Amino acid sequence: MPDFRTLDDLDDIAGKRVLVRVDLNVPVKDGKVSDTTRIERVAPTIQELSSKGAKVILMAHFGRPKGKPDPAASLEPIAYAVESVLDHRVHFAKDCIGAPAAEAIAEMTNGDILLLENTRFHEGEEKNDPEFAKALAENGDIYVNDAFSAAHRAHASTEGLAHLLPAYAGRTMQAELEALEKGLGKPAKPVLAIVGGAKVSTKIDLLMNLVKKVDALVIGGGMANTFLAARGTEVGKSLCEHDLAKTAKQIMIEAAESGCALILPVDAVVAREFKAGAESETVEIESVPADAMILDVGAKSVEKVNEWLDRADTVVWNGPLGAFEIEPFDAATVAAAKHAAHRTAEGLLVSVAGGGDTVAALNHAGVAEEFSYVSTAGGAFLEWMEGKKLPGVEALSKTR
Ligand SMILES: Nc1ncnc2c1ncn2[C@@H]1O[C@H](COP(=O)(O)OP(=O)(O)OP(=O)(O)O)[C@@H](O)[C@H]1O
Ligand SMILES: O=C(O)[C@H](O)COP(=O)(O)O
Repeated sequence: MPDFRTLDDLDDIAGKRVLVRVDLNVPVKDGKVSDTTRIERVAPTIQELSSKGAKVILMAHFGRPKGKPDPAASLEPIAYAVESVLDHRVHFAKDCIGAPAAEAIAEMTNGDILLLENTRFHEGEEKNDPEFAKALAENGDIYVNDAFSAAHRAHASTEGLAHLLPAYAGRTMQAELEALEKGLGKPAKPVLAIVGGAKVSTKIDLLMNLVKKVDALVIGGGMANTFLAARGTEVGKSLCEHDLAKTAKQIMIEAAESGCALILPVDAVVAREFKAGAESETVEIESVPADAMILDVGAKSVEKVNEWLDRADTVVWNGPLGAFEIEPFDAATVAAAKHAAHRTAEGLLVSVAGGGDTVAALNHAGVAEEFSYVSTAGGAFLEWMEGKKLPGVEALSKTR
C-alpha cells in the first residue's frame, strides 16, 4: 500500500479551494437515489473540510455518458441527495470546467460546498487528457481523492489531477484501504469469491486473475449467462455478452488449471418481462425457454452457494446473484446474503462485500451491518483483490 498524505497533513485550509473527488455513482430508481451509502461514506471528508473553512468543490462522475453532455447522466438531482445526507446546502455548477465552474467557485464563501457537473461529460476525463486535467486543476488549490471505488480508473479527476495539485487521501479512501488490508491482506483459506451483477464486460477480464487467487468462484447474476452461453447452454433472451464467450472459456480453463472450483447456476428463475409482478417460473438451467430471460438463480443454486459458504473461511462478494431490485428476483441474493451474515455472526466466516448495487442488495436483505466489512467499491475492490495497483491510489503516493 503506498504511503500517502491524509487530511491530518492538511492544516490552515480556511479559504482554500479544495477539489474533492468523490464517487456519486449511486443507484437511482424512478429519478431518486435509492441507496445513499456512497454519499454517507464521503460525508465525513466533506464535513471535516467544510468545518475547517475550506471551499469544498466536489467532482464526480455518474453513469457512462461517453464524453459528452447527457441530461440523463446529470449530477444535478444527486446534489439534492448529497444536501440531505450532509444537512448542508450544496450548490451546483452546470459544468466541471470553464466559466460555469469558475463563476460558481468565485461566489463561494468559506465552508461552502459546491458540486460540479459530471466529469464524464468531457472526453478528456476518461482519456486522462493532460489539458482537461489542467482545466480541472484551475478550480482548486488542493486535491483530495476520496473515491476509492473509482480508483481503478486512470481518469483525469482520479489520477491526472494528483500530479498537478498537492494531493491527499480523503477519510473514506484511507478507511477503505486500511480495512481491506486488515481484512484481506492475508485472507483465511478457503477463500470463496461471489461475482454477479450486470457489468459483465468490465468485470470479466479480472476473473482471469481472481481464479488464480481464490479457492472457489461462484458466478451469478447477468455475469453467469455469458459463461453458460459460452459452454453451450441456451440462455434465451437473458442479458448476455456472446462476444465474450472466448474469454469466458479461457477463464473456465484457467480455473480448472488453478484448482479453483467454478460454480455456475444449476437452475434459474425466468420471466418474459423485466418488471415487478411479471409472471416467473424456476427451470433447470438446461431448460431456459428461448423467449424468456434469466432474472435470478434458482433455489438449488442458492443451496450450492450456501454449501460453499459453509466450507469457506473468507467470502469476497461483488455483484448481486439476480435482479434484486425487482421482486421476486431478489430471492437468491437475499438468501445467500443472510446465510453469509449468519456464518459471520457465528464467527465462522470473514465476509467482505463491495459494489454500489451490492451494498444496496445487502441493505435490502437487511444484513449489511452484519458483514465483516462492506466496501463502497465494486470494480476497484475486485482489482484490489487481484493484487493490482490502483492508479488513483498510486498517484497519491508521497514519493511523487
Ligand atoms: N440476471 C440478471 N439479468 C439482468 N440484470 C441483472 C441480473 N442479475 C443482476 N442484475 C443487475 O445487476 C445490477 C448490479 O450489477 P453491478 O455489476 O452494477 O454491481 P455493483 O455491485 O454495482 O458493482 P459495481 O460497483 O462494480 O458497479 C443490478 O441492477 C441487477 O439488477
Ligand atoms: O460504480 C463504480 O464501480 C465506480 O463508480 C466506477 O464506475 P465505472 O465502472 O463506470 O467506471
